[in-house]
Amino acid sequence: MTSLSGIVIVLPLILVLYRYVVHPAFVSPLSKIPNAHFTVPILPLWMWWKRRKGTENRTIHSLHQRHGPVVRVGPNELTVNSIDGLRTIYIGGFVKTNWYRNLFLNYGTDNLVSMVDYKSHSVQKRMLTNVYSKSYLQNSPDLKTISTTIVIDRLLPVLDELARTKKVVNVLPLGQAIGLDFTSSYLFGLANGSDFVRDAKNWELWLEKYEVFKYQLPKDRAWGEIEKWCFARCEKADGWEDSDAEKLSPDDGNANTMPIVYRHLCRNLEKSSSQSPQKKRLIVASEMLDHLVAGHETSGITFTYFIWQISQCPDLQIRLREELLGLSPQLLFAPENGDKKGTDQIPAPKVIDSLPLLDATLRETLRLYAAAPGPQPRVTPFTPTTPTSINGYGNIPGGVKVSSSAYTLHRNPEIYPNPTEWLPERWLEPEPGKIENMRRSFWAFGSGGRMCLGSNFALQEIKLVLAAIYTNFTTTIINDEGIEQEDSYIASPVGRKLMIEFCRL
Ligand code: HEM
Repeated sequence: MTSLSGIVIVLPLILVLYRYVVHPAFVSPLSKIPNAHFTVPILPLWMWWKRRKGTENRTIHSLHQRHGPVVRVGPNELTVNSIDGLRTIYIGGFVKTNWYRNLFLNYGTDNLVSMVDYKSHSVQKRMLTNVYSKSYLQNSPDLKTISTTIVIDRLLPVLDELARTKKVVNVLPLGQAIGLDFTSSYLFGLANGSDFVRDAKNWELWLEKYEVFKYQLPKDRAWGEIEKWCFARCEKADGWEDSDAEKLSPDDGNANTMPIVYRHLCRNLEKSSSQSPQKKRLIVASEMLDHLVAGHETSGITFTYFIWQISQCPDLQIRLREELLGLSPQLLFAPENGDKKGTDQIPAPKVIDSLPLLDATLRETLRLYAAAPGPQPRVTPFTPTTPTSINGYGNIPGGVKVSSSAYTLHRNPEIYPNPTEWLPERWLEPEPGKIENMRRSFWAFGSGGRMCLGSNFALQEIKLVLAAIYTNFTTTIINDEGIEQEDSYIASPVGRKLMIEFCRL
């Protein structure tokens, strides 16, 4: 009797010990992978603590420097940073973790960023890919009108006024306003989009609300001010009739454009989805808000670090201007030509896109200051016949969390020599045989089926804006206190500011 009750107590203990200590630490295929810390095979606390302290990106980077391309950071979690890893995980289409759904759901409804399920995601992404493709964006008359209005009619006069009055400006919120004005106008039509570039006061109020929204859980922010703001714009865009297209006259100074993305998604949902009309409205609204959120902060961060770096290199500003003056038409701002309206004031996006120095400086900014530098988590699939293998570590079971991060990929010294230095030249004159791997490791927009939907849109917008700025102005840093980047998923400057003086050329 005594020995039987002994067995009843000891056997489960042995099984628990084997399941939670011996197997993960010594038997599992993951036990062959270097550990971040001696506790990680049995406890997830070590990495959890780094995340809580806000040092996740830097910790992961130093782990890879010490242990190589694959490191175990929890009983069931790996960090992977290599071209092989990107191919396997992201091109291989491993699904997202629930982390995305827990953070990015809008109106209690899924969108492209939050979706975990592979099939629903690819159906919805296909509905939008066309209007975000490079060729569509480069040839869209609507986007041309939007670009001319925002850059020529709004931004350049604002900057000119700042330059004339020698007023210093914080370029982070200004860059975010540019991002939101561009994105909202493309989603909902110019008349329904925001005009925060010219309305700094209301922009400040919007950003205050957004700072709250950003840290709330989806259930707490549902139908709060930001969600209502976006929904109101959806309702306005709903009023768009096809016959309105005939009334578009970009040359009369009151340009409007079609609600391109809104209309496109509504139509595609009408054709292919059996959901109720109310549900479809929520799907569209959730998707629109997703683009607004994804587009404005990232663009603002990119503008800020570009301006910060190039402001420290007056020679580079001169070289960039020389390149920009070769554009036709030139983006020269001439307030005396205030009556000159129309979309013939900006060069073709394709031509701006092919400027080598502008491209190299922007790419280098996105490398060293990726706006979304943190881990992008995915889960290994349950495929017993072909278990996952990454960088020589085989038999990785299904259900393991695996992530890569731009922060680390972009700091690999074998691929980007002197990785912590901002060197646009590396893209212009790459070391022989290096450019392929530099491009493959460039991960500012992710890769594979979940790659950024708006990457072409963002690049087209940012290049045009920078071209317009550096054709007409030089920039000087007045105060860059707190410019170091946060250690977070979307990483703004810690001090949330970069104070710049614009000077007319
Ligand atoms: C500099 C600007 C931008 C940067 C650095 C950026 C970066 C990223 C990154 C890294 C991802 C991948 C996340 C992952 O793998 O899980 C992503 C996804 C996404 N981005 Fe962007 N983004 C930018 C601008 C935009 C803009 C302007 C839009 C829309 C207008 C946009 C819409 C999206 C969407 C919808 C996704 C989710 C795609 C999917 O899961 O299929 N982004 N972005």
